[in-house]
Amino acid sequence: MPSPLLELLNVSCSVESGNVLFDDVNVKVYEGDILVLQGKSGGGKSTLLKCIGHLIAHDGHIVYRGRTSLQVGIPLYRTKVLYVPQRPSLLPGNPADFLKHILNLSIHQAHLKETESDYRLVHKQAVEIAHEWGISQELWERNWTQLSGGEAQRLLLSVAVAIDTAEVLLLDEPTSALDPDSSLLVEQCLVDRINSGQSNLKALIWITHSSEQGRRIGTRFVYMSGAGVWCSGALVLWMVRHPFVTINLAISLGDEVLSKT
Ligand SMILES: Nc1ncnc2c1ncn2[C@@H]1O[C@H](COP(=O)(O)OP(=O)(O)OP(=O)(O)O)[C@@H](O)[C@H]1O
Repeated sequence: MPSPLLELLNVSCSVESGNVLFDDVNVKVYEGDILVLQGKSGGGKSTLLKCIGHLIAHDGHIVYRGRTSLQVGIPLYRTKVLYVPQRPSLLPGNPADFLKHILNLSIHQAHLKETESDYRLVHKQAVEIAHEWGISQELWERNWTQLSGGEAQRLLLSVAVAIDTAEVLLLDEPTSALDPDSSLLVEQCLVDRINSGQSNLKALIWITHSSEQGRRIGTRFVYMSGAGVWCSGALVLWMVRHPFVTINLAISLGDEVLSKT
């Protein structure tokens, strides 16, 4: 059995009121996995994704290639396990500025050889990826506030894919603002990148409210009900209040759990 690329060990998170959102989450993600994260609104999916991205405080450990995120170093870890928000609603400027800003961060500078030519290469790749998804070049110079939700979503995702630092992308409803055809284009491109071996990308953790999309792309599944977390595939299972009931249910129902969401 290969070693997991990413492993969550007893990850727990509480909100400010002290309420436990999820407790003792244990999940393994292997190269080639597309882990689909589903469940009711408010069930804690985005919060779990942000914990995995080391963007909010949590208990437990996240192990990336055998080392905890703290051992890897959080800035470097965040480039390897990269959170992509649903929408870039608060970003200033335009997508081209944003890409330049990302590449100017010291964590990226350390890996770039010739800053200007690397910027041009990454920019070219981002433009090509976004173009495949139906985004014309002039939109790169348009202010984020003047882009549609679906345009902004594809531009942000194309930046995350083009910088190609991440082995795991954490995708928070990445196609929620897209029409079905555009959504399929994005899905296919990401699945191809995982399978082709031509980029650094090795796995995705993908939140979706669409059962159809989940079935199309998923290799493993996690369902967050708000009262606990059910997994299928060869994943470890747990629940906040009734661990044994949940394990038995999940083993007997497997992926059927997902078809009822
Ligand atoms: N900083 C916070 N302080 C207090 N409560 C919070 C905080 N962040 C999230 N919550 C609450 O935690 C719960 C889980 O939120 P989260 O965004 O993770 O859910 P979700 O499953 O992603 O929902 P959706 O499917 O609607 O996007 C919600 O009830 C939310 O209101």
